[in-house]
Amino acid sequence: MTTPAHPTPGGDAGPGARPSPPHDPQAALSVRGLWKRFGQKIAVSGVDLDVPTGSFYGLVGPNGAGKTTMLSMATGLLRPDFGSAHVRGVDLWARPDEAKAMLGILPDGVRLFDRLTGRQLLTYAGMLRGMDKATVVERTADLLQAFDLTADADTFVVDYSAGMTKKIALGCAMIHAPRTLVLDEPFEAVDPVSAANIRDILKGYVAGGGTVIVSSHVMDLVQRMCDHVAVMAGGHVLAAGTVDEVRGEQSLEDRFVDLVGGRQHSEGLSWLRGS
Ligand SMILES: Nc1ncnc2c1ncn2[C@@H]1O[C@H](COP(=O)(O)OP(=O)(O)OP(=O)(O)O)[C@@H](O)[C@H]1O
Repeated sequence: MTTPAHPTPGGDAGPGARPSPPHDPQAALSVRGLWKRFGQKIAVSGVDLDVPTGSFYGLVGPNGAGKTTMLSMATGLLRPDFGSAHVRGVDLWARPDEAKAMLGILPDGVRLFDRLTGRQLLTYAGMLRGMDKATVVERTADLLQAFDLTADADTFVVDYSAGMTKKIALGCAMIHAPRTLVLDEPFEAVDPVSAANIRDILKGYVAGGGTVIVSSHVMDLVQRMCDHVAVMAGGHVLAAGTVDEVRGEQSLEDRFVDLVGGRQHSEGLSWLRGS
């Protein structure tokens, strides 16, 4: 098999896949035929997904489902082997500056410039986005306050806890007031009070017309917070739609287990019970 150096624009899918429908130009994010292989491992296998503008969209799936890989390709952090991503009708890989200006991204596990203080990091993020200094200063103060980091504004990020680091990274994703936020595990390691604050901030953002895409393992949170959800496993999207459409009469967690399958039985750990 030959793999093109660049994904073919227009929604081409990977080997053997059926053709995808055209991108939805109204969608906040529209991906077609996304496909990525690492060595022998096919991490994402022909994903089509439309995230409606103004939705609070949850992406769920077991460990290794391909969520981070898919979101990375959809936001310009990782080049797909095949497929394409459009942000409000703008082809991300053909017009990356234009598309990325509309996105705020909280990547999973990407290192920050942690020898900067929280205030410096937010300032840096704002300057990178080409914002004027007065606006950066004002928004930096607002974000530090919103995330309860004002007292630690002048502490190096390397000395932040995991939850504080998550919050400052989230602030960096928001400082340019993007129209769509793509957040990979935003609540991981965040304490319950901070998580509630973040939820309120995100809900307000959606109420004001923004779109949020979050990946999470916490079904209950997704069911309460999101209006749309996609379930991924094995590099595929198994179900996608409104939360009510996907879960039907069940809880989202039960539906998830039904779709993904594979509750593991623990008989194999008999040595542990006998210890
Ligand atoms: N850079 C890489 N090199 C090799 N394999 C990778 C790489 N990134 C991801 N994978 C593999 O691709 C698959 C999908 O990984 P991915 O991180 O996208 O899953 P995920 O759904 O985000 O998982 P989790 O919920 O555990 O974060 C996994 O099998 C993973 O081992």
